[in-house]
Amino acid sequence: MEDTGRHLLKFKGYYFKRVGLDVDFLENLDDFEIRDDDVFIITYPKSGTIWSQQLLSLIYFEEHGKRTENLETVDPVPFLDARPSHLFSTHLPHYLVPRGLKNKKAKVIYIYRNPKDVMCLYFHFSHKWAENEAKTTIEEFMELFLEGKVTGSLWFDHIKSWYEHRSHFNIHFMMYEDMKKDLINSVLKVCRFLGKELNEEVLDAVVRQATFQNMKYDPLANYESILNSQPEGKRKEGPFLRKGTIGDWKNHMTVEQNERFDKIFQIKMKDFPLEFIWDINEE
Ligand SMILES: Nc1ncnc2c1ncn2[C@@H]1O[C@H](COP(=O)(O)O)[C@@H](OP(=O)(O)O)[C@H]1O
Ligand SMILES: CCc1ccc(OS(=O)(=O)O)cc1
Repeated sequence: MEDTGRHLLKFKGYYFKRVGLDVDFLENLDDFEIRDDDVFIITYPKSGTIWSQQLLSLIYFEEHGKRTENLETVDPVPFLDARPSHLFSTHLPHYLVPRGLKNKKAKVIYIYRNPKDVMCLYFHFSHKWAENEAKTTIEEFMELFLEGKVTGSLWFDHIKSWYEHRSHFNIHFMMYEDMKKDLINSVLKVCRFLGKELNEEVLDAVVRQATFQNMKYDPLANYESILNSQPEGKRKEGPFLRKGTIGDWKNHMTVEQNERFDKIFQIKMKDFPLEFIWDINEE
């Protein structure tokens, strides 16, 4: 366990956020019992975690849509910790997840998003939540991001190693931008993967309740209580869900930063077969 400053801890080569980290739990994670009906959402931070948690909750629990209980969106699909249910989400790299996931019966859904948007919204989030490494400028944050000195470590390693080890898992890859462009189709694909059949009415309700407009104004989908509980002065105003668009990086990165990013991307992602959507107008 390497101490890497105020907000991060490095464990087995991977950066975790320090706050709330249970090192004993991590030490024993490999043995965590996996059941056949378990479903894991895997994301690199800022790639659509809360959105997929919302979708999974709506697909599995009708009550979540009705909001008869005052549950936060993350509650039915909690970050991997204890076992309250069979749905989990985590940012872990493939080599740290419980080995039972390799039984290929439990299901893994990997959500990814173009890394320029990930980087820019990570920068914004770092100012919204005080437990992050925050930097004043995108330029400075880009250094951290490209060195992988953030929770989640290096984006390139995360997606590449999950993809390269896909044959070890029962895994479905889903792109944030595809969800944005055609949510119904993405939900249908996920349901097929999960072996869930939703009738038309339920499908419509799931999609309606997972839209950005619906979630943005829902305090329970915005970590409002956590964000509001931060000490005065630490909090940048605004909901957790910010813009939810594709290509916002163009409003943040300079031409030089973009060129530098592209060069690194081309080297790191050479021969990587998954495509990315960088702009809302791309097909
Ligand atoms: N229903 C939805 N539709 C589109 N984007 C959504 C969404 N729910 C969450 N997101 C976006 O996912 C990002 C957060 O990712 P994560 O949950 O992995 O931290 C935020 O991006 P923005 O900052 O671009 O708004 C948030 O708006
Ligand atoms: C504000 C609460 C919150 C939500 C998600 C977090 O994790 S991560 O940035 O996705 O790693 C941290 C804090």
